[in-house]
Amino acid sequence: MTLKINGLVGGYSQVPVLKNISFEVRAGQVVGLIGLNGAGKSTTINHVIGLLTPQKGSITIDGVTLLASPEKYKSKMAYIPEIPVLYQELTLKEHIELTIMAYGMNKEKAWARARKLLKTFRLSNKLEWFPANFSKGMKQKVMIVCAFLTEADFYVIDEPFLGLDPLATRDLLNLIEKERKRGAAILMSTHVLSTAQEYCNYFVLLHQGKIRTQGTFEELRNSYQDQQASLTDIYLGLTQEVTDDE
Ligand SMILES: Nc1ncnc2c1ncn2[C@@H]1O[C@H](COP(=O)(O)OP(=O)(O)OP(=O)(O)O)[C@@H](O)[C@H]1O
Repeated sequence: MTLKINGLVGGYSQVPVLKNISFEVRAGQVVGLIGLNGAGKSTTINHVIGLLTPQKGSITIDGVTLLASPEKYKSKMAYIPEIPVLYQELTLKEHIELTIMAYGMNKEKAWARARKLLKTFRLSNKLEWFPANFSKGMKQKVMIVCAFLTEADFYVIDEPFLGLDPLATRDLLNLIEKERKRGAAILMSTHVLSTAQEYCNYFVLLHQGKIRTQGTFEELRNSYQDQQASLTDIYLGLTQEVTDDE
């Protein structure tokens, strides 16, 4: 699976938020989308999942655009939004059943996988409950269970750590690593740079709708000319340079 974003100009109105964004996410890669508040991370993700249409440039998954083949484009993808989206009138069990139906999965295999995920995220005894009334972290866990249930080729994860307790954060990171090793591609936006440094193997640093730099951690360190620098140091240094130039 390869996501290719090429020369993307886009946003919510005629005035673009994203200005000529190009990067790729390949099988076996966790790509960290990093940037300050308002840098354009969620806007990029909204374009990737098809909520927004490019004004210029293209987004393809294995060579296919959303417009050319919506089913092919979307069937490869599982998305975890920053703010959990749950159905008021459905129980946790029904959310899982809906996901199984939507992705056309084998029920037995999918439920076996769901049970494991529910156990990992300590939700096994909540199947008959209504997630709309769960705490923020528990709602986030439901989104994680439903997304990872699908064994997607491509995961899009928007700021997943907000509201998760340390146990759930660890379990999610283990899951991401396991899926990456299985060959999935993962695009993840986050402000938790220490975690990103450890778990992502490629970084796209966004600033004011533009890509400030991209590469592996080693490549970022080399171009920053500081072998001891952390991702936070590099990011703050680069955004500071841009702000100073203005
Ligand atoms: N629905 C919207 N309509 C119009 N403009 C929007 C909308 N959502 C975001 N924007 C604008 O797009 C720009 C980028 O916002 P975006 O949400 O992509 O940032 P972000 O990097 O995800 O920030 P954060 O870290 O705060 O989540 C901001 O200037 C924001 O005001």
